[in-house]
Amino acid sequence: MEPRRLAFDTLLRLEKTPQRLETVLNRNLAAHAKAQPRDRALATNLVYGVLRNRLYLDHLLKPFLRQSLESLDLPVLLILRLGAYEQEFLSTPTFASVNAYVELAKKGPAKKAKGLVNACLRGLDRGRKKVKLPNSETNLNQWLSVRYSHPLWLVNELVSLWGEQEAQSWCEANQEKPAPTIRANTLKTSPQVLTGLLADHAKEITSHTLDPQVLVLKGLKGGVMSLPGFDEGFWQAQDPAATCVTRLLGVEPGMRVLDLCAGAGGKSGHLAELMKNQGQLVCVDPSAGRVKALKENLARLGVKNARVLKAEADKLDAKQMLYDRILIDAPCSGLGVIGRRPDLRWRRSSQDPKRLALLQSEILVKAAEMLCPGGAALYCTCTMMPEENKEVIESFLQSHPEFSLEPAPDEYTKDCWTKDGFFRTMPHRQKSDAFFAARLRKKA
Ligand SMILES: C[S@@+](CC[C@H](N)C(=O)[O-])C[C@H]1O[C@@H](n2cnc3c(N)ncnc32)[C@H](O)[C@@H]1O
Repeated sequence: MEPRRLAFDTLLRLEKTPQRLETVLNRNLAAHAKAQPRDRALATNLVYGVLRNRLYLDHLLKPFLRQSLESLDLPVLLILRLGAYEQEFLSTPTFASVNAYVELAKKGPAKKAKGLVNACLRGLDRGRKKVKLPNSETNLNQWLSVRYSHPLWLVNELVSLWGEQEAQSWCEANQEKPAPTIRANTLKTSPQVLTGLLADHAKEITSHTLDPQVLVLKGLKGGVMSLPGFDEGFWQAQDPAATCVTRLLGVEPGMRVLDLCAGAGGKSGHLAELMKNQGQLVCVDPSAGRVKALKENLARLGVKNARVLKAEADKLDAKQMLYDRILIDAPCSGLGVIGRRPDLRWRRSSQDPKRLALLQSEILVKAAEMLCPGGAALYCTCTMMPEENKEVIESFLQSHPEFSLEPAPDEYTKDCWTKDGFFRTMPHRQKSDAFFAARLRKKA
């Protein structure tokens, strides 16, 4: 299939399903297994590029439309965004890309709008230099929002949280395509052996500063999932901030450990590794799809000490067993991973953090009941929103005086702890996802 059509189909499908971008794109690519690697790469670039620059592209397109952007049919809008992205960011000659998008419109999804697509994209080509961004002197937030394609409500939050400079650096970092990172699974291999195995597949492989077990892969020759060693369980695709929070929980072989929001098991596999497959690891998640993926992942990674429960953490019977360590990787707005998952910035609203905080607090309260005296819990999210982080912890500590915050800086994370005792990473500082974590100790 033509790469632009593949990109268009993926973007259209994404608008109609809550599924993750990665899942939808991979499914579409798999359905066109015969597509050339070059075409697959272009389709992937187009999808991520459009999502990462959506607001900026809309701003470029507006002056060349007679009607408002909002009144366009979705297929037409998607074709225009793709065309604008290709003109602005890729080296395809404009006449060729405009023709390609007019053809795409003609072949079905936007047949009646082929004239509009043609006029708008050609207008953009001729008039691009006249399009001005909002004035950064008089309205910095609006400028940041359009320049870095972040929703205005999010920019307003960031600026009020950290000030203009930090907010700008944060938005800027989200526009860079992050290098893929993988965790070497020491139940089966070592970072050194894995580096050797992958040497021919990347231009450069280095250890991440947050975690020597995490390899940063630059100049990959194909997609991460086509690297050798995945089926054998030698590695797990994972962000270094995610491996940090698991490590900071401080599990040891022989402990009873609960992973309350285990998802597909990114952190569960790491926990089992740190426990050297000894002791009991219980992994809980309510999603049938994730529980299936979790079981497959644990088997692939060679985990032998885990039990998987499909359940909601907040509804568990706390009397069943007490645990030495509990990881609460809470369901969250995910706004700290919008560099890697650019679709999320368009799928979230300013109401989400407050709404999610209720569930996060309930899960944390349940975890508190299931932790043994003297035990430690680690609450974490991949967002920077205070409602889901600091405020959840502060209100928990107020109602649970038997708990205290216990920061645990190690040699790799010593710069990641805030004055008030929280772990925090930022994409422009640590070159990682933005994670938040609070380590909590229960009185013995
Ligand atoms: C941040 S993700 C977990 C990611 C996972 N720990 C990993 O490292 O791959 C949050 C998870 O919480 C799960 N979840 C949602 N509601 C929940 C609940 N009431 N109890 C437990 N888990 C829940 C979601 O299904 C999702 O998998």
